[in-house]
Amino acid sequence: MDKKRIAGEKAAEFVEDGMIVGLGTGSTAYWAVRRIGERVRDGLRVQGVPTSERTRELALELGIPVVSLDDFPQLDLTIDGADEIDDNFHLIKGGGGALFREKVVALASRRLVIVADDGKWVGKLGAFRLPVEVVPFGWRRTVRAVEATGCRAELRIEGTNPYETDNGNWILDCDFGTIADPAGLHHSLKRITGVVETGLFVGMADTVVLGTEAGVRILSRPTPITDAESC
Ligand SMILES: O=C[C@H](O)[C@H](O)[C@H](O)COP(=O)(O)O
Repeated sequence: MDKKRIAGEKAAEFVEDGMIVGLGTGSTAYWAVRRIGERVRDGLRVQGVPTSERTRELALELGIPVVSLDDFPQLDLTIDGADEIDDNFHLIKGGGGALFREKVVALASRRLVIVADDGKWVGKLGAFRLPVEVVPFGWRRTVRAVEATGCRAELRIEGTNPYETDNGNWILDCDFGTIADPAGLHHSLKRITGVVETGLFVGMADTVVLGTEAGVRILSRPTPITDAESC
């Protein structure tokens, strides 16, 4: 059984006629976007805001009408993947480098649905190195400042060059070990000039759709999220 596929396809059922939907990035969100495309072919009327250029191309191939966040700053729902999910629904994202646009789109959404295989469900975040998007100018100084918060940071490389995000920035993959205080760490990193965004999504996910060997598990946050809790 393809756990990513069953999770992605299940989450696509949350999409209703007339919605503006955030379209996530990665190999699990792919299945959600693909299923939304099938439903569009069957007559579903939705408009999608992609979280990456890759997803924009996929949506257009599938015939999903694509709109910009600036034209539709309030989305009904976003479906996206994650690299780790903890018991409080805090996330590490950005393994695919799309974290900045993913976070902006998620913050604009009334509901964030996370799709993943059950291997992503962890007690505490941190086994997966935290992606941090940084501005290329002065990046060595930024690395030192990031490492001073308590990690080993490595510049992500693609081929022989730094991996470049859709925003023209670079990614540091940061090994903090277990992350005891995701919100505190996020705020410490955001205070560093040169850091654009972190892959910590704190208090943002409303629903987690997990693919397991036994089928799909749908988990909901027990308490609603206020804007003040999200970062
Ligand atoms: O930047 C990429 C995203 O945050 C992905 O949603 C995340 O890395 C999970 O990707 P996948 O579903 O391929 O494991």
